Amino acid sequence: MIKSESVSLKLSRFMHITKLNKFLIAATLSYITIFSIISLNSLAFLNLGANLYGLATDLISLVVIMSIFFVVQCSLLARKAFVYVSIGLMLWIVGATADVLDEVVIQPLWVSMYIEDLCRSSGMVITAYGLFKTMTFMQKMHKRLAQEFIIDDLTKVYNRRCFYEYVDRSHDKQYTLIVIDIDHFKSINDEFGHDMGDRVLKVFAKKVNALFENENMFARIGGEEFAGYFPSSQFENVVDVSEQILEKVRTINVKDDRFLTVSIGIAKRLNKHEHFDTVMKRADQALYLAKDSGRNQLRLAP
Ligand SMILES: Nc1nc2c(ncn2[C@@H]2O[C@H](COP(=O)(O)OP(=O)(O)OP(=O)(O)O)[C@@H](O)[C@H]2O)c(=O)[nH]1
Repeated sequence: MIKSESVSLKLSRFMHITKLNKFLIAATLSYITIFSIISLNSLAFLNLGANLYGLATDLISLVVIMSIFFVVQCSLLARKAFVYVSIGLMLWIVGATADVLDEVVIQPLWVSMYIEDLCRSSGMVITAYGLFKTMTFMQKMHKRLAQEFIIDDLTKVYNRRCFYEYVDRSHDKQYTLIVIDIDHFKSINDEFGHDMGDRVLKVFAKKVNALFENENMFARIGGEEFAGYFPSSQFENVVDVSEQILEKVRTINVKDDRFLTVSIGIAKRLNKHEHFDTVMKRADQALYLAKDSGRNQLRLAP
């Protein structure tokens, strides 16, 4: 398959494109050749010396449009955009070919009206519409990729990358981090299957995410590990929210009266020099304390 990350006029690209693209390029070149031969053989010649300037500029236009057409055939465009741009450029090339030849031979009026003017103008409009479609498609793709870059695929909450960047860029000197880990999640997978495990993760993330508001942030940072960020203005709130998380999670029924529980570690940044990784490590240590103390509880890092 042809690489789409660069735009190039290299003729070697022709070897790697689809049959349809090859056919369209060949058909367009054949049209230019056949139309030129017929015109040059059947129509009366003009004084070439007087039209040299017009011939040169029209030829340059034709070569430029043909090159753009070649690049389009070698690129991966969205289907609709490709169809409109290809048809538009082909019509434009038909008009531009007649434009070149009317500097060399005396064309009948219908050729200059229908082939030259009409094809060129409609070709320009259709190409412009195709470009508009291309831009719309690119904007949609950009939005989708930007979302995928920061959102976790399964749970639809923020992902690890987004969380780390958000906290690392925080100007808050004394934020608090919490790390939440689902208890005995492996046994949920083992007893009820991986799909059930996924469903539990989704329900859990949705319920807990609803408890995070304003500048607080909730994210999935690992398989069954989640984290929360609270700015210093929310510090009073952290233990409260963490207790609400414990409560809410206990209402999630995995199956057959088996309810979910989590353990939570909480760490407040000690001073503005403490690095994010260190705060995270302390929250992790508090989490292990909660696990060691029997799970289904929270622990504060010293
Ligand atoms: N269904 C599902 N399982 C996952 C996913 N990511 C990780 N896991 C599983 O999560 C389990 C985590 O297991 P452990 O790290 O042993 O932890 P645990 O069983 O929760 O035990 P404790 O944390 O000690 O309470 C592993 O079995 C992983 O396969 C996921 O996206 N979907």
